[in-house]
Order: sequence, then C-alpha cells, then structure tokens
Amino acid sequence: MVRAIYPGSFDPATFGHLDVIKRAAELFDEVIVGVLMNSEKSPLFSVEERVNILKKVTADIPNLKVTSFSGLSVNFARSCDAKVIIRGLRAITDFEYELQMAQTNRVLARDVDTMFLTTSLEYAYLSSTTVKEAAYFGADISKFVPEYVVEKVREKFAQKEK
Ligand SMILES: O=C(O)c1ccc2[nH]nc(Br)c2c1
Repeated sequence: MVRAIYPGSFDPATFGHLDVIKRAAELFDEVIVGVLMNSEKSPLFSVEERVNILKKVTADIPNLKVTSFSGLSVNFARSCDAKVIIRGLRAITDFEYELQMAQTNRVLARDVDTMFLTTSLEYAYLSSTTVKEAAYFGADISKFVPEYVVEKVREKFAQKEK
C-alpha cells in the first residue's frame, strides 16, 4: 500500500487542484488530501467548509480521503503512514518555492519524499486567489471551479454582504 498526501489551502478547490488529485489517485493506492489549518491567512471558507467542498467534488474517487491538519506536512504524512507528499506545479514560478519546501522537508524527514505533478496546461493559470477575486467582482467562475463550488462561493459572498 503506497499512500500519498496532497496538502494545501484549497480555498476553494479549483479545477487545477482536482486535476492533480485525480492524477495522483491513479498513481497511488491511496491519496489523502490535507486542508491546512493556517491561522495566518484570512480564508474565504473555514477549514470545515473547505474539507466538505473537497469531499463533495471528489466523491467519485474511491481511493481518496479528505481531512484537515495543522503543522508540518511531513508530520501529517507520517501520521497518515504516507511516504509521499504530492505538490502541483502550474508554472516555473511555482518551482522555486516548491523546491525550497521539498528540500526542507527532505531534511526534516528522510522517510518522506515530495513528488511534483505538473498541472494540465488548461489550468496552469488558475489560483484560488484569482478565482475569489473574479467572483467578488461578479465574474462567471464556472470555467475555473466545479458548479458546486460556484454555488458555495456565491453563497459565501452573499453572506458577507449581509
Ligand atoms: O490555487 C492556488 O493557490 C495554487 C497554488 C499552487 C499550486 N500548485 N499546483 C496547483 Br493546482 C496550485 C494551486
């Protein structure tokens, strides 16, 4: 049983994230998506909401689990008995930060390795931040996220306006 984790903020999950998730699930016996509880950022969705959204939009992937975690990704990997950390690469601009994180994690945990999956070109420009900005200004984000996420983002901005 070769298990991998896929840590991230997923605020919210985009088609880019789902592309990486689906491909990782085809490579490993089990993939555990970990929503990072990061107190420094002011997310649009709570950790629980992000977990629930990911569970909904990945319900058709049998060897996938979704949960949340805090702290180091390597410790989360160990707690899941996973040997691999999956990270997506969209463009060369991602690489410097991701390489630094991967090298740091390698020093922190020799028993956990990082594997990069390059996102499909059609999603290489996507980020949760730009999706939220577009939605905030009333744009149609259905080409960036699943319909369920479109609805949740619309609901969230409607709540904020009250
Ligand atoms: O949405 C983001 O912020 C974000 C960041 C970094 C990322 N790497 N691969 C993917 Br898909 C990805 C998405």
